[in-house]
Amino acid sequence: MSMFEVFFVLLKVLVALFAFRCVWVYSYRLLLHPLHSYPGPFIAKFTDWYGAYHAIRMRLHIATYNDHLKYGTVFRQGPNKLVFGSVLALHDILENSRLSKTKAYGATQPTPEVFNLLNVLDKQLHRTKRRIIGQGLNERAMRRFEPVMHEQVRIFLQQLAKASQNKEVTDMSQKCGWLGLDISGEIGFGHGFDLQTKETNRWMPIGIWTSSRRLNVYLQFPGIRYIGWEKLFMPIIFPKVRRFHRLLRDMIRVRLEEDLHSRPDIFSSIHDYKDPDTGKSMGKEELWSESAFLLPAGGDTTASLLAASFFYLSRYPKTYERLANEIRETFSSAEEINNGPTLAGCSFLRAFIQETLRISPSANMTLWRDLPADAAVNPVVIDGHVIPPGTTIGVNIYSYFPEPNIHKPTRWIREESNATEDEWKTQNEAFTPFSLGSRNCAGKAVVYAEVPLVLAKTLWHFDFDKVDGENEGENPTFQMYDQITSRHAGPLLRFRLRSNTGLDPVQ
Ligand code: HEM
Repeated sequence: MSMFEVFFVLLKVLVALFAFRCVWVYSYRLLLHPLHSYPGPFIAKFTDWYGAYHAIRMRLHIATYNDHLKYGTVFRQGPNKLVFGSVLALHDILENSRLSKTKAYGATQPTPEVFNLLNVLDKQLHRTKRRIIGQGLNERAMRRFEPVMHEQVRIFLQQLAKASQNKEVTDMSQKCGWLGLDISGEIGFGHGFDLQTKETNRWMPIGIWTSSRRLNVYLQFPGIRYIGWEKLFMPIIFPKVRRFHRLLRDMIRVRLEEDLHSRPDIFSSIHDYKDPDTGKSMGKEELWSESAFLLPAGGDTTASLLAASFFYLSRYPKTYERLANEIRETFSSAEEINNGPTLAGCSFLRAFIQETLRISPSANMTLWRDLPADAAVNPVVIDGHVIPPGTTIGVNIYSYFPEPNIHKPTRWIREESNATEDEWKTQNEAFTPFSLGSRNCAGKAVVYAEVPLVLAKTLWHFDFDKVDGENEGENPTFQMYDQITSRHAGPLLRFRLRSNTGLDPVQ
């Protein structure tokens, strides 16, 4: 036999072995796997490509919602994955201390030894990180950040005033995105990125969005990351992601050269941290990784909530009128609108924000959890289902709501909602946009410091109308595209400065 013939025979054997393995694995997944009797999309029984494909299209949350309608409250979304969609499951999964975030989060680590608060799996390390970073994000910290937040909001309003004077149309996704990242930069690193005022860094949102989208795909199918294709193609496919990563490295270098305690930012608290066992501080890679997570976690999410809020205000005239009246009757000047009991007491504003978070949540993804090592002897039960060891379970936050596609803030006002006691209890248990349990959102105080302030001040100074969305139908919804955080567009609005509100467009 010639060398060529030997090679050909070997190739045939390899192909036959591979085909045999595929038939064996796929038949097992279809017929014998412990999850085989659960319903679900046919392709998802064989491969995690189902989730990855929809994540690439940023529509996994929509596919999941539709699959729940088709297959019921629990279905198989990958060979080893079950998704639940009930209120009971929300609590059974997210508040269950025996479960941990899925190992798939490891695919979002920059290098194997470096963890950030999103992807750390070790419970002790998570508690430590959460304590350090949490200090910089709690309500007390927000009081320290109030002046910088006010300054960024002032710039935001000033620009709306200019747009109103020039009768320009404003894209609120873009505008709120710049505001969100500038505030996030201030809280994280002690200075914003000047996105609101300068062109220089305006490529950043795309860099961040692409980075989040890519990580979301890896979360659904970690194997894609581990084949190592990025090393080859990253510079070509993701130039703005690389640019964003470089910008973070530069920011960290510059911040390390400054007096660390000159600003009360999160960076200084993270940097001061020393491991109680080893006495070591966080290395540059770890600082980089925390920053790469915190900037989008802080900036993108609040921006999505703000853009969605402007959408619903511009589409639901009664809601607009009631919220505008509440703000304009509660306060007697723009200066009075500050974070404090009066703003917190604006009950319709609170209900409006809650309803916006319900219908268009800023983080849409299924939160995947792995079972504990002893699941075979001490089974995990979710909403009455005994979960086979080795299963990854997730829960979708669109679990329960009557008339889910109508934006109705009054459903959150007890006297005005028509809910019975039981329905009221269930809807409150179903409202989990910030997740639950030990891995719930660490940034709620930031959201409730920033979003009510921006909405109240904007409604104090302006009236506005939509200029897009001609054929949206009776109850339009603001479309979010899932990429761990959310991508979105618009609404396009035209602002009118109200008279004597104390804002000068030519300042
Ligand atoms: C409307 C705004 C926001 C929403 C809806 C939201 C939602 C969430 C959700 C669902 C999680 C859980 C993610 C997971 O389990 O993988 C999370 C985690 C987290 N969020 Fe937020 N978030 C928002 C704003 C913020 C802000 C402004 C910050 C501040 C920087 C922040 C910081 C964090 C952190 C640090 C975690 C990780 C917590 C942990 O694992 O201990 N978030 N958020």
